[in-house]
Amino acid sequence: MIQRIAIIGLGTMGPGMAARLARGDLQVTAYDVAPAAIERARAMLGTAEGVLDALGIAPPPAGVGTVRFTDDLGEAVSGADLIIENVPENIVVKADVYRAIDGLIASDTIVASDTSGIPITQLQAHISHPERMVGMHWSNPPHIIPMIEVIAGEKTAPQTVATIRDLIRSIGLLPVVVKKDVPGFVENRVLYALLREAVDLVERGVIEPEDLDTCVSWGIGYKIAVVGPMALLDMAGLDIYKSVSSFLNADLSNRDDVAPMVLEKTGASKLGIKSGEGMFSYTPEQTKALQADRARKLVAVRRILEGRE
Ligand SMILES: NC(=O)C1=CN([C@@H]2O[C@H](COP(=O)(O)OP(=O)(O)OC[C@H]3O[C@@H](n4cnc5c(N)ncnc54)[C@H](O)[C@@H]3O)[C@@H](O)[C@H]2O)C=CC1
Ligand SMILES: Cc1ncc(C=O)c(C(=O)O)c1O
Repeated sequence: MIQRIAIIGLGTMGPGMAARLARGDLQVTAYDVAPAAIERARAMLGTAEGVLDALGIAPPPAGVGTVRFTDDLGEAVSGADLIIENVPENIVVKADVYRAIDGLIASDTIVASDTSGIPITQLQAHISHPERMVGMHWSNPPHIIPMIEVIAGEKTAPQTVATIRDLIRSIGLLPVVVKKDVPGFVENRVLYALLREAVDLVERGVIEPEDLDTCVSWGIGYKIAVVGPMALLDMAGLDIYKSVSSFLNADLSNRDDVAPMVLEKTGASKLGIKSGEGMFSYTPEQTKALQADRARKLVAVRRILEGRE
């Protein structure tokens, strides 16, 4: 049974994840190699807890668990039943973490990666007892989005998958077990198909970035939150999909490298909200207001989708 969890890496994903797991009466230790990231995460915890309150996620009868921050890796993983690795999407960085914890943890401690899409089979080549490694892919913001993908690599034991699926379920979240260890799993394969086309349309001057967002959010996003893609095919009619896809599929972007617009912006350190500029520009005040507004709307939509309003 999982009771103690260590989160390694406290950037965009770590703090919300820590808050959500603690709300499930789990004891969380949170570690980052960068002291500044630990301080930022500590500050973000209270905000995430406020959002969880607004979502109406009541603590279990036993109460809310703890989140303890540490700058000592050994202390972070000591006695953990589960480690969630949350460091940058780079197999070298992730493998370094697995090597660093390998001698510090028991052979049956489960090691989960929040990788966005590196196959688990590749990751588990860098840890002893690969049967206890599993993909546990959260979606951003992790304290608000309830779905978590669970992915087995070639060497993952079925019991490891079952333990993580049951843990997710036990704290009121929605596990989806992905049946094959394909790059990007399912959520990001679908998202990146959409993003490839969206970036291509903006890059080719078909539409302005703001209008692209209006078109997708109101035309597709709002609807797809209620009617998933498979159900949407039935709502539209498979005959319509057959006719449109017979001429449209061949015209969609099939770019197999990173779009020049993205390379140009990342090369100029325009990374989005985290650097103040990306596709759009953000002052610190705008960022704060935007994040609060998005959290408020996501909470309201989720309550309605769950039939609680
Ligand atoms: N940003 C997103 O929307 C999502 C990201 N992910 C995945 O989650 C993982 C983390 O992503 P983010 O939080 O966005 O990254 P991030 O870049 O915001 O944060 C990564 C953190 O890891 C820390 N770190 C780097 N090396 C470390 C080490 N050796 N030991 C401990 N900490 C270390 C960094 O100091 C940083 O605070 C990635 O694999 C990413 O693909 C998954 C779902 C959504
Ligand atoms: C652009 C992008 N890439 C990866 C992920 C998750 O792995 C997300 C997300 O969760 O929102 C994303 O937006």
